[in-house]
Amino acid sequence: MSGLSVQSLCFTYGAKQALDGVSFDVAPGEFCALLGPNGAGKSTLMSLLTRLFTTQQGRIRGAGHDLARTPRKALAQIGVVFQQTTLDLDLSVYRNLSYFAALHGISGREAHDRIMAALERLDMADRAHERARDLNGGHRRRTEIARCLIHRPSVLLLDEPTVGLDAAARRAITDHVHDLTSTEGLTVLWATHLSDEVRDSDRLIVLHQGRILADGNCGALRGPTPLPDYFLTLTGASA
Ligand SMILES: Nc1ncnc2c1ncn2[C@@H]1O[C@H](COP(=O)(O)OP(=O)(O)OP(=O)(O)O)[C@@H](O)[C@H]1O
Repeated sequence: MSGLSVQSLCFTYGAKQALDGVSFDVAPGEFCALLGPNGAGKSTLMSLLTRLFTTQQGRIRGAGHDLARTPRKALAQIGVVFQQTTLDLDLSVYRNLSYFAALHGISGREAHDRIMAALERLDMADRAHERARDLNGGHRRRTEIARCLIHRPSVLLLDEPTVGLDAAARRAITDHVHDLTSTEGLTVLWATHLSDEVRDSDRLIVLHQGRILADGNCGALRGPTPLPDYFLTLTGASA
């Protein structure tokens, strides 16, 4: 299938088991929130999905391509926003995106058109020539999301993309990314430890201590229980 497919993924750091038999599929156009407390294994999973780490056990397919067997094809279909910002703060928004476009072999008019379309998509076109250092945290994040659209991936991976942002910026970014699933059909895996970023209509996967504790429609899973309470009860944490 296209979208994202993870089968029986296990990963250890020495004796520490960070992921223990993780399996799930995200359908094309689906927004899937991967909700887990600190240490759940979210970043480890993201590192495997982006091939920063090599899979020890299990299988990953991105847009139908096996990440271990055909990594270039799989990675060409994947856009990533890492937890830590990876913008060059001394370059303008536009230059950050054009550098990324060049890395993907996209140049000239084609690069310009894609950059402006991506910036417009994130309501960032009027800031194209501002220096990244001069942007607030929310606008830096939007720039990174625009950048990961340049090579036209079908799957977006976002690892706690709202860390350190205020409530309004977090809302703007979650709205933008939800919009990308409904209007562009992008498949999204959104890792977070913040339950208020998850909507009832989202697919929800709860990860804890390297294992999936729940997987399904968020509203159906939580029922009448507020999501923070459902999440805390499931993970055995105290408020
Ligand atoms: N390099 C490492 N060496 C040893 N253990 C590690 C290493 N990196 C992560 N771990 C452990 O693996 C487990 C999963 O960590 P991971 O960073 O993937 O969780 P996370 O859900 O992303 O947490 P956070 O929300 O704090 O970023 C944790 O118990 C963590 O302590």
